[in-house]
Amino acid sequence: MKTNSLLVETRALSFGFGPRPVLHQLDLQVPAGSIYGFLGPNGAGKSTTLRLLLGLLPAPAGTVHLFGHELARHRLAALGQVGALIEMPSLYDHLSGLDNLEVTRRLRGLPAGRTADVLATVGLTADAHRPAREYSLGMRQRLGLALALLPDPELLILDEPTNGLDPNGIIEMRALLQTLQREHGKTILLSSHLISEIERVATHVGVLQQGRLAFQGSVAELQRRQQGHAQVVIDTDDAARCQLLLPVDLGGATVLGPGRLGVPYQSAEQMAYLAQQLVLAGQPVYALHCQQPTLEQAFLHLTEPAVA
Ligand SMILES: Nc1ncnc2c1ncn2[C@@H]1O[C@H](COP(=O)(O)OP(=O)(O)OP(=O)(O)O)[C@@H](O)[C@H]1O
Repeated sequence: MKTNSLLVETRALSFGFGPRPVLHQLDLQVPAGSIYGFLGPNGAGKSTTLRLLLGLLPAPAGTVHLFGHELARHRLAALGQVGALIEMPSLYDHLSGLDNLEVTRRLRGLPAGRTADVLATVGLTADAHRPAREYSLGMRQRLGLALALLPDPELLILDEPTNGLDPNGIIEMRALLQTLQREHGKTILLSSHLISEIERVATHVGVLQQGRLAFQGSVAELQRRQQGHAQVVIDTDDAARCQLLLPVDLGGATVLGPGRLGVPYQSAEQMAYLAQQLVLAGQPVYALHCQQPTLEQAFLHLTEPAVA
């Protein structure tokens, strides 16, 4: 497979529940080998999109291609290499983790060795013989992932896989996703409403805002896009006083704390001029640096409701 090929590609994908539009003209592009973080606030339409990709909702407007196959016309070919975890996995609580997997493996006619393989992959070998009802939420999610991995799909589609997990469970899931991408060569499309969960694992990001793609690209591109929002942070004695002293053409200063002032970054010369002006006015400058917005700020900026 070409390294730059797209495993998921939608064109002008639009969808509504009844008369209510939910998704507008989405052009999603998930590159092979990526961990694509599909981000958006609650209700933005992430789950709806993922369901459409799996053919679980009535046919939408626009097209969905998976592995180059159009879903509406070649459903089996399109979905043949896709594993998914969309809601809480439906498990047989009275059966062990191993037997839960065995039921599905036999139904699908998969080789006997797959069960042990996927149990090892998701780190459940030691708990394989315990009934699923004794599993923690994190273990249930990992067992759900093991079920999705049984046929060894190339692409995993996961809807909020860390939802409801405790911090340990989140760390384990994050590590597992990275292992699946790096060591098993999987491409992973996962949704989340939390940038903090995505930023450590994702290589690519799509940001959905009220059913529209507000951004799509690599994580590095998202950060670059936000450089216009960098600010100069100045540590001084009396930030409120300094705010009044600074010439307005330096950009509106904001008081970040009693001794900390923020000014929208313009240039290196502006930074030098800021320091000079404060010192000339008799104010101490203990530190002055340019602060790039965090990915979290970038995400919040993209998902702020538009001001009418
Ligand atoms: N079966 C349905 N019938 C009618 N409206 C629905 C249905 N499912 C979802 N919606 C609506 O579609 C919109 C998008 O929902 P969706 O679940 O896709 O959002 P989301 O981004 O996944 O958010 P969340 O993280 O809260 O699940 C919401 O306004 C939701 O109320």
